[in-house]
Amino acid sequence: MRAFESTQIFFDAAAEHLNIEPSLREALLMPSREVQVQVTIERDDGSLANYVGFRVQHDNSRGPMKGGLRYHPQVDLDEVRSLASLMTWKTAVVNLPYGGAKGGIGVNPSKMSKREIERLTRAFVDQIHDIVGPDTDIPAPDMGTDHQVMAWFRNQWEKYHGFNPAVITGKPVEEYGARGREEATGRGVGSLTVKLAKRLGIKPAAAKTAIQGFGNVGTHAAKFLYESEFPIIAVSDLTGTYYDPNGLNISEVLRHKLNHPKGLLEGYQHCECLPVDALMSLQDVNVLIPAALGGVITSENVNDIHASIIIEAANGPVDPEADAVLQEKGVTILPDILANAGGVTVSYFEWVQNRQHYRWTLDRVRQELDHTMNEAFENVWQTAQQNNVSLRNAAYMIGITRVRRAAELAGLTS
Ligand SMILES: NC(=O)C1=CN([C@@H]2O[C@H](COP(=O)(O)OP(=O)(O)OC[C@H]3O[C@@H](n4cnc5c(N)ncnc54)[C@H](O)[C@@H]3O)[C@@H](O)[C@H]2O)C=CC1
Ligand SMILES: O=C(O)CCC(=O)C(=O)O
Repeated sequence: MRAFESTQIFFDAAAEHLNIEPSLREALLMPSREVQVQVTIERDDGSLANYVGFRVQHDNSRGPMKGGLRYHPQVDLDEVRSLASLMTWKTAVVNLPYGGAKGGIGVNPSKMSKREIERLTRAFVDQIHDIVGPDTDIPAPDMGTDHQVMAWFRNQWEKYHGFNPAVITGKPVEEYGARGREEATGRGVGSLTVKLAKRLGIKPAAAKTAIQGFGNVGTHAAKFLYESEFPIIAVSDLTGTYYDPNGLNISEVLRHKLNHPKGLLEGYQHCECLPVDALMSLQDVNVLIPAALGGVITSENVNDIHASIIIEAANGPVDPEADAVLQEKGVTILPDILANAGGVTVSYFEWVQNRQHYRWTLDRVRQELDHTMNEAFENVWQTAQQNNVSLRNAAYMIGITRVRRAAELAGLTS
C-alpha cells in the first residue's frame, strides 16, 4: 500500500466518527501545494549528479506549516505527501500553532561526502527558498538530515532573505538551535512509553523492549528507557539486530556507535548479532518501537509480531491492514502523530526563542516538553475511552477537529 493511501485510510476512519461530509474531508486531506524540483550538484570527482527534491505544504489553517526534511533513496512525492499530512494532524494533536509540511530529496547521503551533502542542501535551497520562511513554512531535521544540514540550509536561505534563524529549526545549539531539540523526539517517545506501560499496569522490568533504528530518535528513546529501567533487549540499524535476552548495556552500545566511523552498530560484540529483520519477530519482546522507516509492519509480517505494545516513533510504520490485525489481537498502539510529536514540540520552542532573541535552559525545555506531551497523551487517552476507539483513531479525531475548527473560524468552510 502506498504511504498516502495509508494515511488517508486512518484519516477517513476518524472523519467517519466525526460525521464529516465528503467534500470537507477532501478539502482537509488534499495538500495545499506540492513542489517538485531538480537538484543538480557537482560530485567531488567533477561529474554531475541529478536528484529530485520535494516540498509538500499540506495545510496552514492553524499557522505556518512545519515539518522535516528527509534525505533517503526511497523519498518520492507520495511519501512526502503522506508525511506532510501527518504533520498537520500531529501539530494539532499537541496543539502547536502550526500547520503541516514535509520535504525531502531522493538520495542516499551515506554514499556522499560531507561537501557533496552541503552542495546538495544549498542547491535544494536555491530551488525552494521562496516558498519557505519563518511565517510560511519552517523545515527541520528528519531521516538522513541533522543540525549541520539545518545550518547549511539557514545560511543559504539567508543569502536571499537576510538574517532570520527562525526559518528552520533543529539548528546547532551554538547557532540559534534550542537546547534539547536533538533529544526531543526520543525523549517524548521514551516518556510516553513509560506512561503507557504504567497505565496498562506493566512494570518496567516486564517491559522488554526492542527498538528498530538507532539514529536520532532510536538512540534517545533507548537512553531514556534504559535510565527508566526498561530492559532494552534488542536494537537494530541497517547493519543488523543486536540482541541480549537479559537486556543490552545501552551506555556501552551508545559508546560503540559514537566510536564507529559511520555511527553504526556494526561490530558490536557483547551480544548476539541477528539479521536486520529479526528484530520484528523476537518472541520475548513486550514493547516494540519502530524508529526507522515507514511501512515496516504490514499484512506480510504482522502475524510474526509478539509485542503487546507498539510505540510508533517512526512516521507511518504500521499500515492499515496490519493495524486492523493488531487491534483485533488487543495490541495497544501509540500512534506516530502523538508518540513522536516531541521533536516538533521542541522545534516550536526553538522558533519561539529565535523570534524573541532569547534562550531557554535545558531544564525549561524538558519541563515544557514533558508538560505538552503529558497533556496530549491524557487528551488522546480520554477521547479513546469516551468514544470506545483506538488511540490512533482518537488522536486523528482530536487533530481533525482542531484543524476543521481553525478552517471554520477563518471562514474557509461553513
Ligand atoms: N528526527 C526527528 O526529530 C524526528 C523523526 N521522526 C521519525 O523517526 C524516524 C527515524 O528518524 P531519525 O532517527 O531522525 O533518522 P536517522 O537518520 O537519524 O536514523 C535512522 C536509523 O534507522 C536505521 N535504519 C534504516 N533502515 C532500517 C531498517 N530497515 N532496519 C533497521 N534500521 C534501519 C538507520 O541505520 C539509522 O540508525 C523516521 O521515521 C522519522 O520520520 C519523527 C519525528 C521527529
Ligand atoms: O521538528 C519539526 O519541525 C518536524 C519534525 C518532523 O518532521 C516530524 O515530526 O515528523
